[in-house]
Amino acid sequence: MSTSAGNSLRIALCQVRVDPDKRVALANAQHWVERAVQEGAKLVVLPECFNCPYDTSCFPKYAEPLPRPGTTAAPCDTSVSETAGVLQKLARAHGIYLVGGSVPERSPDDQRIYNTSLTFGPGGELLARHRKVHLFDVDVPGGIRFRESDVLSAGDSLTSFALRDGIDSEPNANAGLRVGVGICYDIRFPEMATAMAREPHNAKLLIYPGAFNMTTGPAHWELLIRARALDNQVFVGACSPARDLSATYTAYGHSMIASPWGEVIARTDERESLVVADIDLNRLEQVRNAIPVRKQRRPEVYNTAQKAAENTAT
Ligand SMILES: NC(=O)CC(=O)C(=O)O
Repeated sequence: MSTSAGNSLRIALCQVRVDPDKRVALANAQHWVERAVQEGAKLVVLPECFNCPYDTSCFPKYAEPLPRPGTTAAPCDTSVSETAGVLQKLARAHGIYLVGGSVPERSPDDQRIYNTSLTFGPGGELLARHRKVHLFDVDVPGGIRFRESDVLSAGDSLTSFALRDGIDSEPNANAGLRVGVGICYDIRFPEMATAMAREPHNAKLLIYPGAFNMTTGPAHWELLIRARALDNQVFVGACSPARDLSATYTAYGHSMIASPWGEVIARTDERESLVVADIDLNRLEQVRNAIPVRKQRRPEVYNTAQKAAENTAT
């Protein structure tokens, strides 16, 4: 099965159940990544907090020191980070790009805890590390109250990586395709997605491991995914854990992939499952040519500080 042929790339979101036993959760993630590989996926995604319950009381207990990009052409030290070792082995064994959801990270530098996503490439190289930039601190009356900042620190940079040539020794038609990574609440910040979709990142696919809940999921999950895809004319894939009614935080599920036209091209329900789609970059170019908003922007009008100064002067 040709899966990175022409201008198309097969991606899979693994909507896995998160077991409170980290070893079981890792083994389950492995099982679903292998199923995605059997479906021909070249870029595979896990959800937010796939090795740990999404619960602030668990983050310090589950946190691991994680490697930094540029430091792990060599095998990850599994005695330091079991999770990084599992992700790296999977990416290398199957020659895939693996966006390893997110996991609690304890920084060896300052002992702070972050909500962090690691991406490994087909050779097992660590391509990217994204620390959740916007922490999920909300209080919706009658709905959900959550304060990540009670235990987590926020990241302070954007993250993207580029696909390389030579997956499975086939020439990779998508070499150079840039993929931006955000985590869950990050999707609510349109400026962040737009920054990833513009130079110098120029990402054409945005991936969000995420875990919306039973209040915000039905209200906003699909809307945000489609909006970020449409307003930036990019593909967006958002990968949730499967719903688990016995967990302290109930994830909404409904992982999905939206196209640059703003339509959902693949989705699932709340159960443990895979979402697979072929990302067609010709389609992206068609949409951008048909409705060229990226070229028609008028930032000089939107610059409110400058405008206010001009209006005050006249
Ligand atoms: N869990 C999150 O980070 C975000 C979320 O659930 C929401 O924005 O809603």
